[in-house]
Amino acid sequence: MKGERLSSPLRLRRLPPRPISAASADAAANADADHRLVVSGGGRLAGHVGVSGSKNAALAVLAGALCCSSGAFALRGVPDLSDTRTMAAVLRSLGARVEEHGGGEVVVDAGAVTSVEPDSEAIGRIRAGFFVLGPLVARFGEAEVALPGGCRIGARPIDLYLRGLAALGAVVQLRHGKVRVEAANGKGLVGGQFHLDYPSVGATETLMTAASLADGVTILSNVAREPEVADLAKFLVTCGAQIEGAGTSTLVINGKKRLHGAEFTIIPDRIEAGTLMVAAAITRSCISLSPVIPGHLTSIMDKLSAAGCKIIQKGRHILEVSALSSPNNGDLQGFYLKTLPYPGFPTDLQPQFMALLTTCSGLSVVEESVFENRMHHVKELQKLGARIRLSGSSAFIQGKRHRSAALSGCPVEAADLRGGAALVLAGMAVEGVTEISGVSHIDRGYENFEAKLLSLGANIERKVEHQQQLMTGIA
Ligand SMILES: CC(=O)N[C@H]1[C@@H](OP(=O)(O)OP(=O)(O)OC[C@H]2O[C@@H](n3ccc(=O)[nH]c3=O)[C@H](O)[C@@H]2O)O[C@H](CO)[C@@H](O)[C@@H]1O
Ligand SMILES: C=C(OP(=O)(O)O)C(=O)O
Repeated sequence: MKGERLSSPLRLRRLPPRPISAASADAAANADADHRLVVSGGGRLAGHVGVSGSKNAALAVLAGALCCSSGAFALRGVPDLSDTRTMAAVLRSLGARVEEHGGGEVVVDAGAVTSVEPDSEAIGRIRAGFFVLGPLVARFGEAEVALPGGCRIGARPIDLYLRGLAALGAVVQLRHGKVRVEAANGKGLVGGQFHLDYPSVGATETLMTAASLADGVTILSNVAREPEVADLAKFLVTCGAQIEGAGTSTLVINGKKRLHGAEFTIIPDRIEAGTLMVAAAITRSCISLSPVIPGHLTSIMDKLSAAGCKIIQKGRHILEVSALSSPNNGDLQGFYLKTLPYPGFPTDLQPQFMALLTTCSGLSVVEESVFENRMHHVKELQKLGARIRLSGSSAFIQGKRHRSAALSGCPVEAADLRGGAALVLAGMAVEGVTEISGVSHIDRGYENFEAKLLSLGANIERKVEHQQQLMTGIA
């Protein structure tokens, strides 16, 4: 086998998975607890807020770190989220060393990997766990990975991952709910060509890492152009990979025999930044935020500006968002929004923008084109008094004036991560108290969410029911 050998007899796909770490056990316990966010709406926000490192870039880089067979290295800007802790558990279950040093620094040593079969329970909790398939099969010539979890926002198939790996010389089998992939030549993956029918983020990331260790040149076309994909490419190049075309729709990858680890800083989270920008808009406030990469936020700034918000770049990585007064008859105007792959409007901000549109004047239309079932928040926004008509993947929103008496707080339930964030934002805009359950979804992707909103002046508390305890800010 050309692929790196796991030290015999520890070809661990036959060994039981390693136990999940204490940290991830805590995270699991946390997820089981009944956390609620209690938001008292109607107030304004002010001040400056910090943006964490990108969840989706961090998850892809943590998976990509499995390509690196030499020594320990530090990743910076890794947000402390239940998803990143779960990904750390996935890596540990393979034998990698992962140390969370605080302040966003995570030290990874994937040199000691002893298994090609990650813990299935951890894989099933997040979408990005499946991304380890690429590095594992490329490095060891085989891998067996359970089907992934993540937000329930559509069927989320994995056909592109599997067809792409087959184009690199892998044989793929699906059995007992797991995907087993082996290099057909019994050695390792070989360079090849693959056209993605749809520019899938995860499939692009998985195939890019696999191709980085394949024998020869790989050309991937119609790939995802998301900044998180480009960040993963930047990380792999720092580790010795040869990748051209990151950020464009074609990647040309010249595979290397080995990659070495390297220090790397994750980009700021454009989805968290967008969520905080909506927080300013929906409460008709003025806030600033940093660090951001303004170029990643173009479609978001365009929509907020069209609504009547004023956005000023105050420094290279600082934005100020103001909705204190609007040129459009004094209030924000509704608009048409369609989610698309980058550089189009991100699906991960669709629910938050829908919450905003319920407070804007006029009729707005939101078309979700990326995922076929990402409208769970509509029913909950309707409970708050929003007038939304759903037709397939399109929502027609009859806007209301901000602080209209018709929008009022009540208990609502988050069914997924961004839908949950949308309910928090809506709760900040409506009169009265909104109690949001299903908070474990929000904790998957927002670092210190309520602490950040509190620091801006929001009235928000975390209630942990079964501990009979009311906590404010971060738990
Ligand atoms: C961990 C992570 O990075 N998650 C992000 C990633 O998810 P994820 O990588 O899962 O999203 P994809 O880009 O793959 O999905 C987009 C569309 O492609 C389809 N598809 C995907 C793969 C496949 O093999 N076949 C197929 O048909 C999906 O069903 C979906 O309709 O990108 C999404 C789109 O920006 C974001 O919402 C998620 O936050
Ligand atoms: C859909 C999301 O995440 P995941 O792909 O991890 O489910 C998200 O971040 O909004």
